[in-house]
Amino acid sequence: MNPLTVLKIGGNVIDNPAALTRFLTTFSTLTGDKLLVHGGGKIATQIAEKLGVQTTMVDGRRITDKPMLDVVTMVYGGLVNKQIVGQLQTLGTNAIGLTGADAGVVKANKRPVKDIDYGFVGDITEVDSGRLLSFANESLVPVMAPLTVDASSGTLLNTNADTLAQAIAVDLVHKRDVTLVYCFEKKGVLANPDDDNSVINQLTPEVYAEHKAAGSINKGMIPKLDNAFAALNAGVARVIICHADELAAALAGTAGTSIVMNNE
Ligand SMILES: Nc1ncnc2c1ncn2[C@@H]1O[C@H](COP(=O)(O)OP(=O)(O)O)[C@@H](O)[C@H]1O
Ligand SMILES: CC(=O)N[C@@H](CCC(=O)OP(=O)(O)O)C(=O)O
Repeated sequence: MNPLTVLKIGGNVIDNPAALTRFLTTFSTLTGDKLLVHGGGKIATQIAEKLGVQTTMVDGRRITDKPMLDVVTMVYGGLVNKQIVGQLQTLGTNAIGLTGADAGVVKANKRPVKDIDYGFVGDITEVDSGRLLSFANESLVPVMAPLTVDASSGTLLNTNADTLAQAIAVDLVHKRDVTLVYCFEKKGVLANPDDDNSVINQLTPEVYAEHKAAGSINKGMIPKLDNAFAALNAGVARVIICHADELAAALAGTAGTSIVMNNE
């Protein structure tokens, strides 16, 4: 099967214009079919504050009431997505910016209210990876904002970008040899979150469980790793977590953390 790389870039890098440009410059040099999913949670929080909309996060997920849905639609679907697409165009990559609603590529259901009402947060039900590949076949590089659509009502929904990248990668596994890369502002999954050089080269489920129990893997890294292992279990060939500045080295196997089922 032909290879395809799904990359996700996180909010702390997007919030740093120089770091984002460095990442997009490397991204644009990657050969083969590729797709970029972006976050932008940090910018959404900043702009919400300017607009007087309060941010509440529960387990790393944003409570998205109607005013917040308007903010994230503007920030993810507009500001962040179009700035990335614009930069990629100047770097020689013919990018096309999409939300899940565009060409109906990612559909979701509004998360049911149990203990917590997340509001307009979407749980993905369907990815049209065939359509995403049709863009690749036209030499277009999809750049996905973390917004999905409720197919029955047409309402946009807010979906975590790590989860979106995982769901797209998983839907592609029967068509492509898929690599999933989570890029962020640390050198990988760290054994000691205060020591930037304590990168775990290969992370197994056992080592993950130990670090989680000890508290050395915490906060946003927990949903990221749950997504990473879910992707691997569903047939994604390779899952990597790395610094946005070390993308090329991580793909060559000399930087970052490889998520594995057993130590190789
Ligand atoms: N063991 C760990 N190694 C690296 N990062 C960790 C670890 N434990 C917790 N983190 C935190 O996880 C964060 C990444 O998750 P998140 O904020 O969701 O990333 P993103 O910006 O990619 O969406 C890092 O900024 C870091 O603060
Ligand atoms: C439902 C939910 O939490 N959605 C996320 C989507 C953005 C995101 O995931 O951005 P980062 O990757 O930069 O964290 C949010 O609004 O924060």
